Amino acid sequence: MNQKVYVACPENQEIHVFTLSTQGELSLVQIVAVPGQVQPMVFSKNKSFLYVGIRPDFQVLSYAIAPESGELSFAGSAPLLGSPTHIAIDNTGKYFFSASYSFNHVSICPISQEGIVEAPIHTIEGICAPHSVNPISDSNTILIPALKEDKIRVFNLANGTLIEADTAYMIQKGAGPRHITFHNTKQIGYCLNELDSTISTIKLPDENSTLVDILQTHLSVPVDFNQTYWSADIHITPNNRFLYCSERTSSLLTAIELNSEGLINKTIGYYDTELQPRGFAIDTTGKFLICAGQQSDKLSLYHIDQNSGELLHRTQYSVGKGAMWVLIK
Ligand SMILES: O=C1O[C@H](COP(=O)(O)O)[C@@H](O)[C@H](O)[C@H]1O
Repeated sequence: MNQKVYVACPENQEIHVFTLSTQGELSLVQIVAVPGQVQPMVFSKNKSFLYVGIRPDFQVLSYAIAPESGELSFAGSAPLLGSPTHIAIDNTGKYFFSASYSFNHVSICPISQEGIVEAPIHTIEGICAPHSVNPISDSNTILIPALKEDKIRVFNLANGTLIEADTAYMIQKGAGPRHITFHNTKQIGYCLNELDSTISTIKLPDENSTLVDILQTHLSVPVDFNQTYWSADIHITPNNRFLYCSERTSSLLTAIELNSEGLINKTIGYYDTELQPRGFAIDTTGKFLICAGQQSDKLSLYHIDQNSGELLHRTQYSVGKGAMWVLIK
């Protein structure tokens, strides 16, 4: 069956919905007018809802996803206490999180039995520039990169609130930890650091050990990079072989090879992409990568070479203004 692709376009307050064929072709199926600048998006656990954060009237909107067409229909809204920078749901699918970079907090909202996100029940204050919320699979542990603290703070979800652990990942000074992607079978994560464009490979805490450790630090841009580092997004392929990340000043995507232990082996290559690639996504088969240009108002679709991990540019598509978040299901 065709996959569905959702692209948030804040400047014209739209979500563009596409189908993605098995051959890697996008077809526009719907443009949804949103009552605000739509930024972060996340699926519900069973992927029957799309949740989106909007501003300047800070809210989370819940959209039901039509099973066949993937079209969205508005299902509910709830207020948020600050600008939603990144949103996530917990492993049970019962709680929704919103990290607010500018308001230095993370809010926790219940999700109703009908699948609608409700108003916050707790807000964890005093996290300096939290850039994302990252629940570890099969665990109550949640990692929150605090960009201006150069730390990844570790929390445990208990009774709908977040309790901070004793440990945190200390990232090198000035790195600016931002987004994390997780290995799908090993207790390893990869944190992209916005302000020095490195990736920190991190050991995740598990039932055997609460220890947090940084295993590797890898520069994700060329060594002779002489611009301002402004990294944005990072994703892993479903087969755990390749990692991709984006840098906005140079409008670059980087492909990285992982070894069988989940450690970074080498950089495969750098690829010019859409202007200011703030968000991209890899499809569920691991064959395609779709990158949004925040300044180009276009999407670029790449085929991922299954042997080498190289990106082969296939097609460019027009999309709404300020395109910055891409989700595929
Ligand atoms: O990517 C970035 O994100 C932060 C916070 O984003 P916002 O969408 O919540 O405002 C932003 O302030 C920063 O300049 C930018 O690099």
